[in-house]
Amino acid sequence: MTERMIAIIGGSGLYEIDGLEQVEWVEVKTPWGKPSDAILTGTLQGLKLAFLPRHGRGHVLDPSSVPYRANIDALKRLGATDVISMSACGSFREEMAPGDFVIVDQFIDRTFARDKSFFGPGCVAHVSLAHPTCAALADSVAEAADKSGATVHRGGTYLAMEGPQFSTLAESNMYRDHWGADVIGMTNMPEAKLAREAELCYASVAMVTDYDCWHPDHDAVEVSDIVRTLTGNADKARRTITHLPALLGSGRAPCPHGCDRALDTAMITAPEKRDPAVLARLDAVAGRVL
Ligand SMILES: CSC[C@H]1O[C@H](OP(=O)(O)O)[C@H](O)[C@@H]1O
Ligand SMILES: Nc1ncnc2[nH]cnc12
Repeated sequence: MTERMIAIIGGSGLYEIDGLEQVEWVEVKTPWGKPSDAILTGTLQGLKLAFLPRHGRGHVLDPSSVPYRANIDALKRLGATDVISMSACGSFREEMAPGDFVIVDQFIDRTFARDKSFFGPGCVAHVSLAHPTCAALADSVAEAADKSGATVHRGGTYLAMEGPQFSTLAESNMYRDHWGADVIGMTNMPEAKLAREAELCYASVAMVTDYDCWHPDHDAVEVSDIVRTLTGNADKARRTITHLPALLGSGRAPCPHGCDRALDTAMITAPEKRDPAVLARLDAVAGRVL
């Protein structure tokens, strides 16, 4: 058993959490630049926890400017073993209503203006993303969300768009009718990809704020509507977090799905051809296999 540390990445409306003991905001330096903000660390009922506001406190970063690599590196560097994203999203399904939580298990990545990998020239790796979230972590998160009083949908496909503008009606209809997406947001990619490369278990709670623009009985989404729903969602998110220690425990066995060993079969650059400068940047993320 190793010690577990849960990292929560808080999205729109979730900029801090309470109830932690031994609290400290920590500035973490990474080879990928500065994370979105300082990271709140502490313990919750004996479980080590870190919290990072994805857009920074006060929501200063747009989805394309979030330093995804620095964020994941910083969390890994602090000792995180599991990452839980809590994000606002639009819904493509009548039954996934504003206020509901969707425990995402698949993604369609339509983002194009972001750095998507820690690897590249000098050290190439290809991890599997067939199952981009950790089913074991997601089970516990779903149970915690259920206990928070939220209506929880287990499983769903999250369409990650570049933004910052919301979708056109044609895009919304295409994602919903032809691509099989259930919810839409702007941030879970490349975050989930990077978490896998960093061998971190990743689960995502997509908290529905709106019906995007496809729904004939609802107006097209506006930020003011989202913000109204966000407050209630953030309260349920905070309650969800308080149920995690009892469900997850402070010790951690190897991940049954292999998230913590994702790089075992991924490295392809011959050891003698690896660039030492590139390897130095990978110390936290891939130090286990380098
Ligand atoms: C404030 S609406 C659009 C914004 O909200 C979501 O952010 P996050 O995923 O960090 O909660 C969505 O992805 C957009 O970035
Ligand atoms: N409809 C929507 N599209 C993209 N991101 C969102 N975040 C919240 N609602 C959204």
